[in-house]
Amino acid sequence: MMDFLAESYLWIKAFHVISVLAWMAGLFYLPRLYVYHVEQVKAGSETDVLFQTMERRLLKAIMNPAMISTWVFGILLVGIPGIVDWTAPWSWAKTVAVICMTLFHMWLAARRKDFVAGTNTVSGRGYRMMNELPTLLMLVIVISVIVKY
Ligand code: HEM
Repeated sequence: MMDFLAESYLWIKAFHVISVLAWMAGLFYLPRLYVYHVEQVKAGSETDVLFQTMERRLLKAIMNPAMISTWVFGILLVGIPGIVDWTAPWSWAKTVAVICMTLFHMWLAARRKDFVAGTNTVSGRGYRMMNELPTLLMLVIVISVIVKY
């Protein structure tokens, strides 16, 4: 099993990065949709229903599967001997940032349910600010895995 994983290292890494791209696209776009949803859309209108549909499909059809496959391929990479040096700070920086990214995903999923229930309390400005978080986390993660300080 270990031999198979080690031989497939580059393939696993390729699918890890492909999954990351799909996940990140959603993490950048969903809070943008929320900004327009809060600022431009009247609750109960046809546009409200349209936004809810776009948000549900983005989360369920793209972001959830992409997050799961990022984790699955990432954990497979961690399982290959010699790939992650747990004595180096970069591996811990990436781990913490990836956990924060996952919590951010869950926070967005919970806010989607608020829109469906008509109980959203976060302002457009709040969503704009939260929109910066995945960018900051991405900087930490990519610099960690590439520079490996
Ligand atoms: C979700 C949990 C994740 C785990 C367990 C994980 C784990 C890993 C591991 C072990 C590697 C191999 C490092 C190496 O080959 O030296 C890797 C590569 C990589 N990861 Fe992740 N990762 C995760 C999420 C992410 C996220 C969210 C991003 C980007 C925002 C990301 C970006 C990358 C990149 C760009 C590489 C390739 C680095 C290179 O080839 O030099 N990963 N990941």
